[in-house]
Amino acid sequence: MIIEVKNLTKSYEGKKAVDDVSFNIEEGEIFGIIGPNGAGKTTILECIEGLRIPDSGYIRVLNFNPLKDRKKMYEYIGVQLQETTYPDRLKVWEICRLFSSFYNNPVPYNDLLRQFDLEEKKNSYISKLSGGQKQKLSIILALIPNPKIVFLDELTTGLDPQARRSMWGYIKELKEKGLTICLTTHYMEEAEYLCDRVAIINEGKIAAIDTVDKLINLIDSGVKIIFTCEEIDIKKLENLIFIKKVEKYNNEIHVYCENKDNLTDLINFLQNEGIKFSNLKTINPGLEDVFLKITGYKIEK
Ligand SMILES: Nc1ncnc2c1ncn2[C@@H]1O[C@H](COP(=O)(O)OP(=O)(O)OP(=O)(O)O)[C@@H](O)[C@H]1O
Repeated sequence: MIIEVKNLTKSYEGKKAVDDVSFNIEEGEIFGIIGPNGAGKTTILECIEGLRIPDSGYIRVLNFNPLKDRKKMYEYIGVQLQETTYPDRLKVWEICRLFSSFYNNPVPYNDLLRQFDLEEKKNSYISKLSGGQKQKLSIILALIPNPKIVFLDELTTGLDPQARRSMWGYIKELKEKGLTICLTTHYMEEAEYLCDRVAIINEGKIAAIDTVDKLINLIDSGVKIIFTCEEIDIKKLENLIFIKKVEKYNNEIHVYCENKDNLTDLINFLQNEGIKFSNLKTINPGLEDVFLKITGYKIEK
């Protein structure tokens, strides 16, 4: 394992923000710390990064103690903080050069600007960058030390869906290059797409930890099938043994079934009854459902 966290606890003004959290991160994986705002994600991450002092617990990053060996550890890790303000009067290449000067063997920043398609903004003032471009810059700066591990805190918050997806592509590329990535997010679809394993944090505690697939299988919430249809007797549908629940929104019918094999059962039923339907699609449960099941409430977007 490349990161080890045991019994991490941290309080602010007597209130526990992180409560007895333990997990390991393996080399080469994308590990997600996920949960709603205020769950304790940033506190966990920043204790690992040696930026906050835990009340108790044991943390090792590449066998370094983040508090005692911080200087050495920072030769091997890259950190992107949730809120970073850069001097507006600096140009992109100037801040890249500044960051490069902190390290013995920095990655040539021009390579990183190219890798993140930010080369054309090299001479722009940071203040002129879009939100997505600023986030790209923050990850580039985190990669300058040529780290083995990179920490990303809510990297895509505030980005529009397109910029967010494009950022996902860059993060996957980093994994392919062999980096270990530890990220926090409150976007469940982001965690589903990117993470090999996730820890769901709720009120400072780990509510669940596993691969995304295993967590989804665990909740066994069945499959939702949606179709449109002009005329249908909802009662008949509700009486079918494999159907758990039916909802009707104008012409759109939402059917909750036991499992994905019930799709064939449903289609057979509709055809036998001569019911005309269209736009049929199935929706598999995701991390959002896992979160709802485990914590009892929906995560706010
Ligand atoms: N420096 C601090 N002083 C006092 N309370 C704090 C401090 N930092 C965090 N907290 C509190 O600790 C709890 C956990 O905060 P934290 O920032 O770790 O959560 P988070 O899951 O990262 O949330 P977000 O996604 O909103 O950043 C929150 O209730 C927060 O208000």
